Amino acid sequence: MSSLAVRCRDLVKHYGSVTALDGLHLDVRAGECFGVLGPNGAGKTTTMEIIAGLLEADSGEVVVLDGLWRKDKRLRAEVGIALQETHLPDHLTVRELLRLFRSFYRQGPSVDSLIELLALSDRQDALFAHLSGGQKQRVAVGCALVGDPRLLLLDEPTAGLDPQARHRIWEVLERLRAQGSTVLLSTHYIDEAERLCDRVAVIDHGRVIAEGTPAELISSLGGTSVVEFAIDGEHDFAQLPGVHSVQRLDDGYALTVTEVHTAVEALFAVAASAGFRIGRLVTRQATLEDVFVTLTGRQLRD
Ligand SMILES: Nc1ncnc2c1ncn2[C@@H]1O[C@H](COP(=O)(O)OP(=O)(O)OP(=O)(O)O)[C@@H](O)[C@H]1O
Repeated sequence: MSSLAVRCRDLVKHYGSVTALDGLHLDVRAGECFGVLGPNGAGKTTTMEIIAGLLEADSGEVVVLDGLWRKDKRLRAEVGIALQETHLPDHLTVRELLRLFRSFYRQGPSVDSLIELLALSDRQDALFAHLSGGQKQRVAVGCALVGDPRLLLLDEPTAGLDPQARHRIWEVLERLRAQGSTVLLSTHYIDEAERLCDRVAVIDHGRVIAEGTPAELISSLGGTSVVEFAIDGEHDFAQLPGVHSVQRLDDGYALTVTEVHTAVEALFAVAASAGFRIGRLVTRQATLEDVFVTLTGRQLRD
């Protein structure tokens, strides 16, 4: 097997007049957790469904685990898939569901070990209908793992979940990552991509606009800190020492800077000489959100 688990080239997909994918390239290496990060409508689900073999691209090439979907049906047993919404029989318990799905495969983890991995021991005898959204999503991930897949595809695995439920899913994914599993997940959560993914492709309007490790993407901003402040009116802050980029906010600006103290000192000096007042001021670490805003001029999350 090559070191690539997924290779997509020039994927194009239209839905009527809507261009969902516009020449998308993606390389997922074996053993990594790769994130497709983008805002609503960027083309994440379309990408995942094409890679999962559930949807056909208008043009372009997809190679999964060295095979071509249409030519090698055996590949389907080697890929575990959990899409955004999983409809499972409501009247089966967690254990029964996992046992049923596990019975479709010759090899794979035991139901007990899956229940343990998913941290569902105390809910194993509960009906699927009686689970919380986060517990249902963990069962869906478990059903994707029953055949011990060489590639796990997860489309927005924590969309719509509360923070605690998201963290439970993250714990499962961190354990899979530690085992060296190959995971491709889509998300519109910055913190999810930063925390879980070895590498990330930032997509917008059906194209990859940046790719790299979260640290590489953030350092591509030039500075790794952000100074945000409120002021009245417009001013030019691009020339302040150590400022790499300037974002306009509703009530002020966000400056990406190398050294917070140098930038803040210079900012107050400019304010004093130009006679404007600085309101709310916060400093923070730069995130993938800043990368997205710098590249597109828009927020990742509307
Ligand atoms: N079945 C469909 N028919 C028509 N348009 C579609 C269909 N599925 C997706 N689209 C459109 O294609 C574009 C990409 O959609 P897609 O669902 O792939 O994006 P996404 O990044 O997964 O968004 P979200 O985060 O909201 O799920 C969007 O403009 C969407 O409205």
